[in-house]
Order: sequence, then C-alpha cells, then structure tokens
Amino acid sequence: MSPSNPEPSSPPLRVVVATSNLGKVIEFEEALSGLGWQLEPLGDYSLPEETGSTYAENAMIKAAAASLHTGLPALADDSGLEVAALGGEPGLYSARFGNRKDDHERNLYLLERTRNVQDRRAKFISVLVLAYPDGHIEEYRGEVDGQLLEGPRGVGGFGYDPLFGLPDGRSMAQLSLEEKRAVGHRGKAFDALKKAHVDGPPPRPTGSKVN
Ligand SMILES: O=c1[nH]cnc2c1ncn2[C@@H]1O[C@H](COP(=O)(O)OP(=O)(O)O)[C@@H](O)[C@H]1O
Ligand SMILES: [Mg+2]
Repeated sequence: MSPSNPEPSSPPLRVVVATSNLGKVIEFEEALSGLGWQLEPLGDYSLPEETGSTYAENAMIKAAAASLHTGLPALADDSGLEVAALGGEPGLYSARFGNRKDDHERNLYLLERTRNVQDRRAKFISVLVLAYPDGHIEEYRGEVDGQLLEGPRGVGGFGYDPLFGLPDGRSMAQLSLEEKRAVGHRGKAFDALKKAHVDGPPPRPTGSKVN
C-alpha cells in the first residue's frame, strides 16, 4: 500500500455474465467497462430453459440459476423483437422463431413472413436482471422503436440487427458498438443499471434484501 493511498480499496465486484450469446457478451463488456466490475464468463454451465411468460421472468430464471451455480451475483438479459404486423411475434420466442437454426435463417423467415406487409413497425425490448446469491433481484428495461427493412443491411451486431431500421435510415447492424449502446434497447437498460450503481452504494453480493 503506498503512503499516499493509505485506504485499502475494496476489491471489484465480481459479476457473472449469464448468457452464452456471444453478441450479448460483447455488448455487456462494452457497456459495463466503466463500472469497475470484474466480469466472469459463464463457462461450460448451461442455463436453464426459458419457461417464463415475460422477458423479466426469463431473465430472472437465467440470472438466478447462474448466481446459484457460481455463488456470485449474475447478470442476464432476455430480449426480443416485436413486429406490429405479426401481433408482436416473434417476441419472447425471438431466439427460436420458426424453429430456424441460426440468425441468418431466422432473418430469412422473418422476411418471408412480412413479404408485402405495409406496416413495418417493430421494436426491440431488453430486460436485464441482476440476481444476488441471497435472492436479491434488480431489474432494468429498455426499448427502441424502428422499422423492419425489406432486406438486410450491415454486418455489425447480431440477431435481427440487419433488418432493424432506425429513423436515420441505417440498420442496427450499421452502427458501431458505441452507437448501438447509445440508441439500442439493451443500451437503455444498461443506462438504468449504471445510474443505479455508479453513484449508489456498492452492491452487496450477500447483503440484506432491503432496498
Ligand atoms: O440487440 C439485438 N439485436 C438483434 N437481435 C436481438 C437483439 N437482442 C435480442 N435479439 C434477438 O432476440 C433473441 C433473444 O434471445 P434470448 O434473449 O431469449 O436468448 P439468447 O440470449 O439465448 O439469444 C436473440 O437470440 C436475437 O435473435
Ligand atoms: Mg428469450
């Protein structure tokens, strides 16, 4: 310890990133880089099936399971694309839309399902849940409105990003990671999480459940 810095600094909070979606892992790391948390990978652990009936329930299932498994706080995201003309589909089932096997196939299927559809309104929704080993839960939500494009544009991001048009004419896949964080659904949920943590007291992995 240097004499000019006599206070021992507390170790960084270790938080497990409870997702195996690589696109999300990249966004988690970028968005949380300023918080001073030590992000831990999920490793080989398989998250439980998403049996919830809301994004929040699914995010909670994933975060709570990872926290229980590791004994550390765990952060999960459940998200989806809601297309107005499809009555909100694929929504909760975005990751398995049409039983298609990967992002490319799901995007083709989405284009098929919306061929000749005039109303192209769509929105992305993200719910982040931070679950602590003592059962304490924090929940943050973000949304962004857009338009379903007629064909893919851009190579960035993941999932439905190449088909999601923004007001400036670009697709979500044409944004840098920083730009996507600034306008995107997950970025907005991260903003809320950071607001609650940056100036607030450090979170307590095994603290009381009182807010
Ligand atoms: O930021 C995004 N851009 C594009 N597609 C997204 C985004 N967020 C979620 N999605 C889509 O919604 C699905 C949400 O999946 P979910 O959150 O249930 O589980 P996952 O983490 O295993 O993919 C993703 O697989 C992706 O297809
Ligand atoms: Mg889901």
